[in-house]
Amino acid sequence: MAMAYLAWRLARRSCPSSLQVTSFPVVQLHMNRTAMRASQKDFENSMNQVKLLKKDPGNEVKLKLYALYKQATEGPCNMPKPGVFDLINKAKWDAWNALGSLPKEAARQNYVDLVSSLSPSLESSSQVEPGTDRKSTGFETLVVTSEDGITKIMFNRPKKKNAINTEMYHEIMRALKAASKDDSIITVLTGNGDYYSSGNDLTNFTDIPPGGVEEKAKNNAVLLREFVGCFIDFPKPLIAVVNGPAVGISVTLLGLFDAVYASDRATEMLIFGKKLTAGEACAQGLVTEVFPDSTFQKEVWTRLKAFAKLPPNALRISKEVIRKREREKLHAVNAEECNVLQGRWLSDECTNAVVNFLSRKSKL
Ligand SMILES: CCCCCCCCCC/C=C/CC(=O)SCCNC(=O)CCNC(=O)[C@H](O)C(C)(C)COP(=O)(O)OP(=O)(O)OC[C@H]1O[C@@H](n2cnc3c(N)ncnc32)[C@H](O)[C@@H]1OP(=O)(O)O
Repeated sequence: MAMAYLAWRLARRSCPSSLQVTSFPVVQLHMNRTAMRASQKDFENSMNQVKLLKKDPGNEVKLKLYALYKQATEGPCNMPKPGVFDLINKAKWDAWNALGSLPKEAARQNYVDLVSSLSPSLESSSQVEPGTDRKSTGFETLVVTSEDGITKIMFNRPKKKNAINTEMYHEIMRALKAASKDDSIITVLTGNGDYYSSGNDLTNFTDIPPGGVEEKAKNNAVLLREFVGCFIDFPKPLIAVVNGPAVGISVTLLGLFDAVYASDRATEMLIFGKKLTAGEACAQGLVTEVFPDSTFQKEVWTRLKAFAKLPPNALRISKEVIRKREREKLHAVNAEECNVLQGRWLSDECTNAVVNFLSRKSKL
């Protein structure tokens, strides 16, 4: 582990020091390309590109890069062989020595070719938001991606203001369970489009099963308890990137996140029928920090990427220590709330509110 890290650090210095030991397929492949000769400028550009590599290309490639760099700048290896216990320097020496009498120009060309073959790992540093790398399939209402140590769960019903329908409740639970076990360091929830989420999809209340409304309310209460329970028990740092207005359950859930970053466009955090600006929600402790909408995504994702480089075990353990003290209480409150809600869903007040919304007689 330490060796891999050291090799990587070395690789990211002046030229990636790589080592390759005996075989050198990439080098051999390009040795035949006599027509092409990389200039000193190409070589320097490639060295700079290596420093921008987003992903560790692996020890074998790093050793190759190291060997080619040394060969291109110093010529054949004439250093004394390091001792058998000096593992890293011996691996590097072996890689360099394996190049034999390869001319400097050929080594320079092979270095440039090797770096260019790594181009999928090279990304513009201005791209701060995790992209579609390792996109999870099988979700209808979410886009789930994992990159840079961050699993991003994005509500993806923008035309419905990311209202949470029954399918989305189930998919969020599934995505959280997967994220808790994947190799990401932090997990982020956010919304696609202009809303973070308009809360529970009010059409959830309209589909009445044969067992009638009582059975529907009971089933919903069981599911809601399980849904909120997933947030209470989530083991890694959980962060909400509130990209726009948030309503109803999407607001009340925020209390279970470890950090909540809101755009100052999130001006309609509706709780108890009252609109709260993101700034007011921050003053009340519901939001961690508010950012100007124009720089929101850039600033927040830069920060999250830095968080994702923190030691994962320390993060998990810190969260566990904090959450442990309150977990039982949170589950008890959740159970009680779901019981109360089960009754409220059968009330005339609830029916009227849903009917009013669906018939567009009133809007919040
Ligand atoms: C685990 C399984 C559990 C099952 C279910 C359990 C139930 C749990 C409930 C827990 C408690 C929840 C509290 C809540 O969250 S209650 C819901 C609170 N939210 C609302 O009341 C918001 C209602 N929406 C609005 O007021 C407005 O739409 C808006 C968000 C202010 C936006 O207004 P705007 O004029 O900009 O846009 P439109 O109204 O035209 O909306 C565009 C389309 O989106 C549809 N939409 C928006 N929000 C919802 C919603 N919450 N439910 C259903 N549909 C929604 C809207 O109808 C438009 O659709 P259309 O284009 O097809 O007409």
